[in-house]
Amino acid sequence: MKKFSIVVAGGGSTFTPGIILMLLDNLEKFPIRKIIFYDNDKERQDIVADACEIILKEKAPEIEFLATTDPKTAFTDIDFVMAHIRVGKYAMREKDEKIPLKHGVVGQETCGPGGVAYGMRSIGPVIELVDYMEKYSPDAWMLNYSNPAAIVAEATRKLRPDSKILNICDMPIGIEVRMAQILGLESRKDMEIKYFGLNHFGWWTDIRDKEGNDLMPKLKEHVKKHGYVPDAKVEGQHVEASWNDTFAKAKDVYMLDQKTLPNTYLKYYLFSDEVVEHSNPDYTRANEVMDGREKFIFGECKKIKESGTAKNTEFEIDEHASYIVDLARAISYNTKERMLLIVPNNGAIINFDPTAMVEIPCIVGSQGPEPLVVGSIPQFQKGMMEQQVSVEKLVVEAWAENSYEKLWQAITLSKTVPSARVAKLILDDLIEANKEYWPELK
Ligand SMILES: NC(=O)c1ccc[n+]([C@@H]2O[C@H](COP(=O)([O-])OP(=O)(O)OC[C@H]3O[C@@H](n4cnc5c(N)ncnc54)[C@H](O)[C@@H]3O)[C@@H](O)[C@H]2O)c1
Ligand SMILES: O=P(O)(O)OC[C@H]1O[C@H](O[C@H]2[C@H](O)[C@@H](O)[C@@H](O)O[C@@H]2CO)[C@H](O)[C@@H](O)[C@@H]1O
Ligand SMILES: [Mn+2]
Repeated sequence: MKKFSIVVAGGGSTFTPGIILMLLDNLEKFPIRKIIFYDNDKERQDIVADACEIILKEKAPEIEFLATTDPKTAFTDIDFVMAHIRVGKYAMREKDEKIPLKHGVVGQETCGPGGVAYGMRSIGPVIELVDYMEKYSPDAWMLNYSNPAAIVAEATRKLRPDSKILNICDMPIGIEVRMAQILGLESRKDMEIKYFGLNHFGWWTDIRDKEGNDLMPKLKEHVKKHGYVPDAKVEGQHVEASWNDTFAKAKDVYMLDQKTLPNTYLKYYLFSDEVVEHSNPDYTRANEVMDGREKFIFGECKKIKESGTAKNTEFEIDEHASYIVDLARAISYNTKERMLLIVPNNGAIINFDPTAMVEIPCIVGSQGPEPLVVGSIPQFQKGMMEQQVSVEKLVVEAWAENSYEKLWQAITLSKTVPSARVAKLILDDLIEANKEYWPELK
């Protein structure tokens, strides 16, 4: 059986140790011969790499491992690039969140002006990863979950249309885990779902069990009262108060369209005023993550290195990241698994821009994804998506053309922003903060 060689781009990510443990837990399903970490911050990556090297030696010594900042070394002899870079790291995420809030606008990593700013930083470096892959391992596939995935996906569609890159998000998976728990099912895979939208901007239209029984009525009853907060505590990462509020808020988002079930991220567009009211402009999600997940991951990595063993580690297998293995297996073994991916619409949603990158169910095999037909979508969702997809397309155009005007239009069009005047104030602050990362706008 073939064993695969993978490069983790963004080796210094807080998600890397959990993903490595997940890969090790799935070796029977997806055998690995080599893991390479690639990052442009050697110091940060080395801390994670030193710990992961010990984990690998203890659990799978046969796997070759190395960490590098050299693209040629990283991308040569690779089957899969697993990409999760955060351009500008948490220091820039903090600015993405705080600058809009200073102007009374939602401050969020991937939504509104913060997402636009992050997108402008991410386009170039993600394209660079694609180019390294194509230069050094032209047969490889990139599984990308670097954010903001909607803008990154539009950029790769437009600028690298023939590249073998699959963009995927774990938010629907996280919500489906909760849905399964609400329904008393063992696994989210016991459900067959229909969903459409843009990344971090979508709706479930149908959820059934394997016998074809409609599970939507029971789910809606629950969501109407509790959002996506199940009766019993959910195992896993995101039970922090701010995430719990987001899962609970889905009940209000749901009331606006009771035919569908919403992605949690819609709260930032539909309840922007409340989100701003409840935000602390001096302490945002970036601060929570820096004080929480980042401190924990790096502290734990250092402990492993100092003690020379990972036997007592508190790291847990990132179970829900196993969608990455499902995707790699679908490509490698032509499994034809049905998965939600961010793909060119191409007529799947009949009454929507064929060039839009949409998040819809696809059958994934060795040729890549085959999107399933969605049909026509209702006016409410169509209107929202047309506005949002225009934001995403204008960001990519602004980046490619160095256009101040297009970026101003993009921010103005975001449903989170009240006027062109406020959009300009935010844009000018973002330009100043992102000098190191954005192309110069004219
Ligand atoms: N799609 C999803 O559903 C999903 C889920 C979770 C996380 N994410 C994304 O995964 C990424 C990592 O998140 P994190 O919180 O662990 O961030 P992090 O800052 O801990 O890690 C990101 C790493 O990327 C590196 N990096 C930045 N620019 C780079 C470049 N040009 N080349 C190589 N490496 C580079 C950084 O040095 C850092 O080590 C983010 O983009 C995040 O939004 C996506
Ligand atoms: O604020 P963060 O950095 O904790 O999370 C932002 C990311 O949120 C989503 O991913 C979640 C996922 O939905 C949740 O269930 C859990 O397992 O962790 C994931 C990562 O934090 C979202 O899909 C990502 O795009 C965001 O980066
Ligand atoms: Mn996501």
